[in-house]
Amino acid sequence: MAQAEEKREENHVLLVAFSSQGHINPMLRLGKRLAARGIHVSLATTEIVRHRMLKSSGAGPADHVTGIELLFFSDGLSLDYDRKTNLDVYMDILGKHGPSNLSALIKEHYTSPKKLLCLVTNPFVPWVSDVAAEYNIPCAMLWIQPCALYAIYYRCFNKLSAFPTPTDPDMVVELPGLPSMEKEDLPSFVLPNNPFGSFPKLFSELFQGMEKFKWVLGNSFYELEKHVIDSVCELYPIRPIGPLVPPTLLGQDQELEDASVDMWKSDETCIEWLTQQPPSSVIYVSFGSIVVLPAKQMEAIATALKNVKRPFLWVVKPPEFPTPDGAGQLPSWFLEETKDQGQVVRWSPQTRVLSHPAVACFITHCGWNSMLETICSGIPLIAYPQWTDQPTNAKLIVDVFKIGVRIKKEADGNISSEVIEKCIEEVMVGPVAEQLRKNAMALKAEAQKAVAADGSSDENIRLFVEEITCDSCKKDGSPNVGNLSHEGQDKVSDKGV
Ligand SMILES: O=c1ccn([C@@H]2O[C@H](COP(=O)(O)OP(=O)(O)O)[C@@H](O)[C@H]2O)c(=O)[nH]1
Ligand SMILES: O=C(O)c1ccc(O[C@@H]2O[C@H](CO)[C@@H](O)[C@H](O)[C@H]2O)cc1
Repeated sequence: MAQAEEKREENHVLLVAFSSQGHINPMLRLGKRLAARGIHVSLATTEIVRHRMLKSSGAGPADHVTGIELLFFSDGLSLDYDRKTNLDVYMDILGKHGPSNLSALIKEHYTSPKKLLCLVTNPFVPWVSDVAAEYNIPCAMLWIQPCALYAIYYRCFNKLSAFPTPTDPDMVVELPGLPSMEKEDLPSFVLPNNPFGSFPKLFSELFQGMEKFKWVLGNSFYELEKHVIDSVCELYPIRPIGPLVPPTLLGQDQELEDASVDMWKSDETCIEWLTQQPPSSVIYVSFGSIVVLPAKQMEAIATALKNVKRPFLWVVKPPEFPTPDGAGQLPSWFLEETKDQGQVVRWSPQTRVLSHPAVACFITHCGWNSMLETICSGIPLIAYPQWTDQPTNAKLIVDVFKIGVRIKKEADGNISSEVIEKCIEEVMVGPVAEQLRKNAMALKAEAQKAVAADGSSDENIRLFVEEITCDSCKKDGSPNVGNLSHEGQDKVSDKGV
């Protein structure tokens, strides 16, 4: 065996991620925390990521990110296939081809795969646990949404609680550790009108077969979600190890390099523009990497931004596959009429934007990465959720974390510019704004504590590393060591948080 291969197999963990930026980056940051404790880490994802990275950088894609080796396998589709529009087909083909292609990658790169300490996967590629079993490697899952979503899906897909049905679509859901949830607060994948059949299927298989995962780690922190985290302890525990955001947002050493990839090129000019704006004055607007808003909703946001007459920075990411109905595009009048008021970019350096002193609040689709980045920046949010976990994340923002307000839709599903204007004013000035800012700053401090040495998340990482490297655990081929997670959780709870 070549020396390099020997090294790769020594104390090595392989992370496997779905192709989205918001799924890969938390995995890489977990990898970095494992590496800091002496583990060698690689991350495998699909070829489309290499293709996007290549387009974004203009140079060859990196084969390492701060010491983490990147490996790629095919998802079974050509690079120019429209995965977004055909999400069900994509998930289906990925589920069929992913396992054998990942298995071949492992065979190619690891002469003795059994020596791998662990495979870590995330929820959209749950079949990784079957590949792990094929090689007799323990498997962990990094849950990349709030622990609340983990609890909701676990109960829903194991039929432990009542959820809306076609005959009772408006029922209110009551779950331990969570506020009462109406249909607009629930993840879209549990609703009877969810158009993406692949996700309920994927989550049913995942949540009914959780024993395939020896550990479930969560990109959250105990202090943020303690009630719901405690509520799943008896079901299938989740250990929060986050927030997995850049070190600069966590008050950590400014020299520490972030482990992340960029699939789109950031427009850095917006940072210079922000620097010219007064402190806490700018409304930042972004809907993440996937959401494309209908033309009517773009118009409502544009009108509201113009009317409030405050500086704004709006990320308008051109749709990968544009449609003639104008979805995702700015109204024709907007740039000219607001040229002295704000900036529009195609993709921003978001974490630098959120922590910039000029930024006052964030109008967001409530993707979990965006929410964690905002929490760590200590600013309030205006929630405008669209699908998947986002409606529940919005509910958490308003009713549990109490760091923002929500743009309510009209009965026809549209939003009015007046409602957006009202939300903006509410988070910018007055007693509500003041309280939201206070709450946001307090959560920021809690997040920093959780990841600092001996904080709750740091302790959970330490336990995870101890367990994947301990010889008796390695020999224990039994599925899920649930009580280890309980122990981990108890230690955290004992801190009296
Ligand atoms: O202009 C942008 C918009 C988003 N992001 C990053 O893209 C990720 C989006 O993940 P999220 O979970 O919020 O939403 P998704 O895009 O997966 O829906 C976050 O880390 C953002 O910081 C960015 O860098 N620039
Ligand atoms: O590529 C896709 O089709 C895709 C990418 C990302 C998706 O989920 C996003 O993940 C975030 C972290 O789990 C989540 O918080 C966000 O709301 C989602 O948009 C889904 C599909």
